[in-house]
Order: sequence, then structure tokens, then C-alpha cells
Amino acid sequence: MPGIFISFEGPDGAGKTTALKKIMPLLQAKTDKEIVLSREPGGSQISEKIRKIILDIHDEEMDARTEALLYAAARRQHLIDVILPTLAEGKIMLSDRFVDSSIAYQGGGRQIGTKEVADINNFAIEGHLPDLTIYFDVTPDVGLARIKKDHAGQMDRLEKAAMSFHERVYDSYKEVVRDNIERIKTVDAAQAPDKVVQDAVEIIVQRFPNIFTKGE
Ligand SMILES: Nc1ncnc2c1ncn2[C@@H]1O[C@H](COP(=O)(O)OP(=O)(O)OP(=O)(O)O)[C@@H](O)[C@H]1O
Ligand SMILES: Cc1cn([C@H]2C[C@H](O)[C@@H](COP(=O)(O)O)O2)c(=O)[nH]c1=O
Repeated sequence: MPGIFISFEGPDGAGKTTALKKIMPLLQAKTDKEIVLSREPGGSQISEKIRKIILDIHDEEMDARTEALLYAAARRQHLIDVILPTLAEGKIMLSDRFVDSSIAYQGGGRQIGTKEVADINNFAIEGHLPDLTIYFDVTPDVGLARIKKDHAGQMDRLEKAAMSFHERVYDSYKEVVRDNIERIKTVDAAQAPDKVVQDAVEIIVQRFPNIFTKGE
């Protein structure tokens, strides 16, 4: 594929969405290639419908494997509708979460098992992994405290899950990062927002020096 695919990962409240709003224009200023920003679950019409079902706080009884399949289904549709066409056009695809989220949240957090979750996702993504993943590292107590402070009334079904779930997600992310040291680079997301943005942009520019050439 002629484009480049970068995903952003981390526990709830790590600050990905906030940082991406600044990362995108900073990167765009450094390249003539068009940058497309999207998110998971969601990012396309059908996937956003699946997102609503998954995150609905009233669906407390949702089975863990149903949840894993819904995330994988949303991902498949997002891949087909947005990611692959963007990459085929030679653009830069930034995705707020991708397959590593399922490994950490459903594989580790829900205790389905990372291999089982990787298997259903391999069916969904057919080998299309990001070229680079930026992992926003923040402990669950810090991440959830941020969400409770700023968005307590809008917490979704996953964010409302028990602390033990979020701790398993965090531990599982650490394993995913350890197992993919070439693809996944870590940013200390406990830092001030502007420093987090600066570190992420630096990693991306260093990885693709021939793409982000402007303003040097
Ligand atoms: N570096 C930071 N320091 C302190 N607070 C932050 C920082 N980055 C983001 N926040 C705040 O933390 C909250 C969560 O941030 P954000 O929604 O960007 O996280 P996220 O990683 O996208 O989380 P989620 O995956 O749960 O949606 C927001 O209220 C945001 O203002
Ligand atoms: C892609 C993906 C996401 N999740 C979880 C992570 C978050 O708690 C929510 C998504 O909300 P956000 O505000 O858009 O980050 O869903 C997951 O459990 N598994 C996944 O594959």
C-alpha cells in the first residue's frame, strides 16, 4: 500500500483523542500528503452504529465474546470503508485505536485470552497492521481520574467497568508493547498535554523522515 498507517493506543483517559487534535495539524504542516483521522470502534457509518451498541451503558449483560466479535466486526468495516481506500490513495491514516485495543481489552481485560482475540481479529484485518503504533502510557488510576473529573456524566460501558478490569487491560497492553517493540513506540502520557504531543510528533517524524520533510 502506498500510504502509511499509524494507530494510537492506550488505556481509557490516556489522552489520545485530545493529543490527536494537535498532532494532526502539526503533522499536516510537515507534509503535502493528505492526512485522514479516524477512530475505533467507529470511523465509518456502519462501524459507528456498532460502536453505539458496544458502548451502550444499558447493555450490561453483553457477553465478553459477543463484545469481542462486535469490535472485530466494526474494525473490519472501518478497514474496508476508510483505512484501505485511504492507504491505496497514498494518504496518511491516523486511527485512534486499532487491533491492539482488542488484544488488551477483550483478550486481557475480559480474560478471553490474547490468542483467541488475535485469531478473530486476524480474520477481520487479513494482515493489515499499522506501520507504526504510538502507545500512550498512563496507569488506569490516572486515566480514569481524568475521565471522572472531566466527563463523569458521559462514561461509557467500558469506562464504567471495574478497576480490576482496567488493571488487566493495562497489564495486557504492556505485554503487547513488549511483543511488538519494532512497531509500537511508547509516549509517557502522564506528562503535560503539550509534551505528550511533542513526543508523539517526534517519534512519527523520525520514523518517516522522507514523508514529513516540510518546515525543516
Ligand atoms: N496529558 C494530559 N494531562 C492531563 N489531562 C489530560 C491529558 N490529556 C488529556 N487529558 C484529559 O483527560 C481526559 C481524557 O482525555 P482523552 O479523551 O483525550 O483520552 P482518550 O485516550 O481518548 O480516552 P478514551 O480512550 O477513554 O476515550 C480529557 O478530559 C482530557 O482533557
Ligand atoms: C477499539 C476497541 C476499543 N475498546 C474500548 C476502549 C474504550 O474503553 C472504548 C472506546 O472508547 P473511546 O472513547 O473511543 O476510546 O472501547 C475495546 O475494548 N476494544 C477495542 O477493540
